[in-house]
Amino acid sequence: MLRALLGRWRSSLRLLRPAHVEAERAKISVAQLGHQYGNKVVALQNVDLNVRSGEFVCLLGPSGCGKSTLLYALAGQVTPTGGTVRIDGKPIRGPGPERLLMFQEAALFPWLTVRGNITFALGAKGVPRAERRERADMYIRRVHLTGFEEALPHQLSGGMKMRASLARALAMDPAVLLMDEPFGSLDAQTRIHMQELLQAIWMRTGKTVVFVTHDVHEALMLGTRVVLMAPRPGRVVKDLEVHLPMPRQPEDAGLNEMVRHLRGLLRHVEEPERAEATTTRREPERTPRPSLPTQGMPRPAR
Ligand SMILES: Nc1ncnc2c1ncn2[C@@H]1O[C@H](COP(=O)(O)OP(=O)(O)OP(=O)(O)O)[C@@H](O)[C@H]1O
Repeated sequence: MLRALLGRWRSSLRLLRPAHVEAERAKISVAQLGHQYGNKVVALQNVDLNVRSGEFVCLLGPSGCGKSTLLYALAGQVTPTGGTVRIDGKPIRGPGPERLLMFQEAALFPWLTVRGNITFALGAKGVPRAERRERADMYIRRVHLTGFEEALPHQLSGGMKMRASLARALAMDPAVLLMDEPFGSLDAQTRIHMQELLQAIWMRTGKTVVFVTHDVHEALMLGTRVVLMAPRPGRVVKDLEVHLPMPRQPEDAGLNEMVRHLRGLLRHVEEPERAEATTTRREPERTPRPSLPTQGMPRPAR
């Protein structure tokens, strides 16, 4: 009884915790971030975002809303023209080993085998030679590529290349994985398989992930949070916690209800005027509860 009361008291304290304390606890904290490119395009304006350790945050929004610019600022590959980006409280001044950026292209060395690509990266990271092979094979198993250790990239399908690239990224064991539409070039079926695989890996490792996507369904399949962005200037318009239980399946009813709701929000972001006109003509839609109870949501292993 006393323990339950204490627990409730602590969680109400968490609700009262001021924003600056949240920022201190965050793995990544972005404050008042702005970025203007040389051609005067304002890619980001006043972006605030805290990413806690172990979260899977999806950045969602139409083309040109600054998702990639924000991700590259987290990676330290874009130096923002305003505001701050910190990781574990320290300002980000460039790329670092605790953050790994993955792109749509698998970016494997074509002359190295799957295992060779991974052991090469481990070597560059300073992992002793004796450990590299075992570690590479462990991650090859995790992405279900056993039997393809000696295959060259041109002998693999697009999905297999992406799995090899994911194995390499995981073997590097970064604290934060930054992913820029990694499944964007895959066919629909392979994309679903990759989402299921990434979800299973995330549940097992509890990695902090920031994942850029255009695709509402993908964001809700994977994310514990979805951050919706809008263009001109690039900014955050909605920050949504997703409490759907995991593992999620593409056809889950709760997931698809949220997909419909979020697609409506995205339409407003893409074409505010047209979406406004359609909404005023139609009967108001019942807004589904955007978040479901947290029971059944597994805590990632730390
Ligand atoms: N190197 C650059 N130089 C000038 N403008 C740029 C540069 N990179 C991006 N931009 C502009 O900044 C804005 C945000 O681009 P960004 O690529 O971050 O958006 P995005 O949401 O990731 O888009 P997409 O989903 O199409 O990749 C766009 O208007 C884009 O044209």
